Amino acid sequence: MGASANSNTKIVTGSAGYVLEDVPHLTDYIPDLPTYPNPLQDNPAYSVVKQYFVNVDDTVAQKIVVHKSSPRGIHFRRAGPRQRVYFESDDVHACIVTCGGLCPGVNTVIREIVCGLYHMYGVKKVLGIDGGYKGFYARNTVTLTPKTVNDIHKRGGTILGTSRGGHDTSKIADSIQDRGINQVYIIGGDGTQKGASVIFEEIRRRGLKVVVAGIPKTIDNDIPVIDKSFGFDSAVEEAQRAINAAHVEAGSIENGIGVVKLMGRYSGFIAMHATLASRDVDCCLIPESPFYLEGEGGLFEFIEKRLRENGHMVIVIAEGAGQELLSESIQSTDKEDASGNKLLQDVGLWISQKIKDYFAKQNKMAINLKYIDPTYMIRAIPSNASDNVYCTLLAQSAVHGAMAGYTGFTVGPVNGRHSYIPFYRVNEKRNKVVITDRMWARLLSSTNQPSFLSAKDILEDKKDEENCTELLANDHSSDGRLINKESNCISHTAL
Ligand SMILES: Nc1ncnc2c1ncn2[C@@H]1O[C@H](COP(=O)(O)OP(=O)(O)OP(=O)(O)O)[C@@H](O)[C@H]1O
Ligand SMILES: O=P(O)(O)OC[C@H]1O[C@](O)(CO)[C@@H](O)[C@@H]1O
Ligand SMILES: [Mg+2]
Repeated sequence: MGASANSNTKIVTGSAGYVLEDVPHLTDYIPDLPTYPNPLQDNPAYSVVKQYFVNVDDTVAQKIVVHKSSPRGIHFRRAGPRQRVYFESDDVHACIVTCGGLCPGVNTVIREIVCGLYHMYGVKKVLGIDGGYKGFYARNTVTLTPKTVNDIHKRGGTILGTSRGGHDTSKIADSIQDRGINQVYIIGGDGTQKGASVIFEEIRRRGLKVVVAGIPKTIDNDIPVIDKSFGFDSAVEEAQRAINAAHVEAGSIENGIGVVKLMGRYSGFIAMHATLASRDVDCCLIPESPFYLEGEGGLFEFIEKRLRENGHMVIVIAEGAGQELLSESIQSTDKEDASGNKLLQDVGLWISQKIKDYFAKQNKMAINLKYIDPTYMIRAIPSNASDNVYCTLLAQSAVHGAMAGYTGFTVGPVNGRHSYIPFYRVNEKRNKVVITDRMWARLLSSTNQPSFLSAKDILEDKKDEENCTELLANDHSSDGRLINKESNCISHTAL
């Protein structure tokens, strides 16, 4: 197992520092493939649309805030239907697989891939792979039709089942080849996209006319480059219910403290956005912002102050926050799940106990703490209306890209425009909350919690940020791959 670096990056440069980081195409390794007119041109729903087909040269800028003299920077190929396609409808044999943890909207993406293939391109053969990557070689498949997927967007989870681990590249490629599959749609998070990249490399090595398209799924919103991942809004909305409950509980009793644990293994986006949306949260703790408990400027001091001022408070904590503190006080187990992700200790339980112990020992005030853990509840729901629309665009963009012969790509919005992004771009790092960014400052000014940063920390973080902002300058590495220094520090002010 292990994602290999994409060896054949396609970089196109233009004047004024324009750079296109293109995605692979079937014709890169299978020359002289025939093309066909896009069946959409005869579709009554689309024939009235002025300029329905995307211009072949359309690209989307990664950086939209630019200065007079700055280079134009990296661009990605714009997603959407092309005038010519590389598959005849009757020849397409597509499959869909879902991997990793659940996320609101997975069923909507499945539905819209199936319906998009059927209704836009007249494709009738779509298979569902049961139970994630291992399903390719260890399970039966399910036939998917618009009828069988008609209502699935109203349900949480994934009708195909999912799993962690079990990525055996050659067995998966054998299964694709043996079944005669020629379009593979892979829905999943960072691990899944790495797996998709390796499958694509193997398919290309075998010279198969098979397209591999990734649809990024992660409730943690930790996939880089794209504006935001689907299901994130739904999860943040659902988290409000838990925060409301914590607030009601805490507010109804003397010195009430509500602690809510939310998902976010390495990235605290759900906690940050749920806090900002709610305005009932007094303190939000995320993995990117280390905190400490005791002494001046510490969490205990803040809790005490808030209880004296308001009589109650709500703390939101992301599951990956404070893990370093936890491993100091509880023996770390270093256990991993089947995909190799570290299994985290329950920080919500731990911090609740620590707070209780502190107030009991100090004998300062009697507190009433209620711990709410809605982690799985926020990701097991169906997607909300706006996520449903977003999922539809993602699915349709993936289908258009596959029909047009693009492969080895992840689809997603970049500055609001759906784009085809090469796998290596989404696999090279993880999207994180930048705590010296304006969004985190907004949160701090809304909660008035301590930043837990020393002056030295702030200086160091600012320096990192400055390095990042210089960056409109892009370099090429010795292997010809473009390095965008800026993308080492993705921030999500735009979110
Ligand atoms: N580096 C890798 N190379 C190949 N396959 C991988 C790699 N990392 C993970 N996978 C496979 O991808 C699948 C999903 O990975 P993982 O369980 O980490 O979830 P994920 O896609 O990151 O989703 P999430 O983190 O949002 O739950 C698993 O089947 C795993 O074996
Ligand atoms: O318990 P599971 O299914 O492995 O999933 C838990 C993990 O999944 C995630 O939601 C990512 O999908 C993380 O936030 C969380 O740690
Ligand atoms: Mg992951």
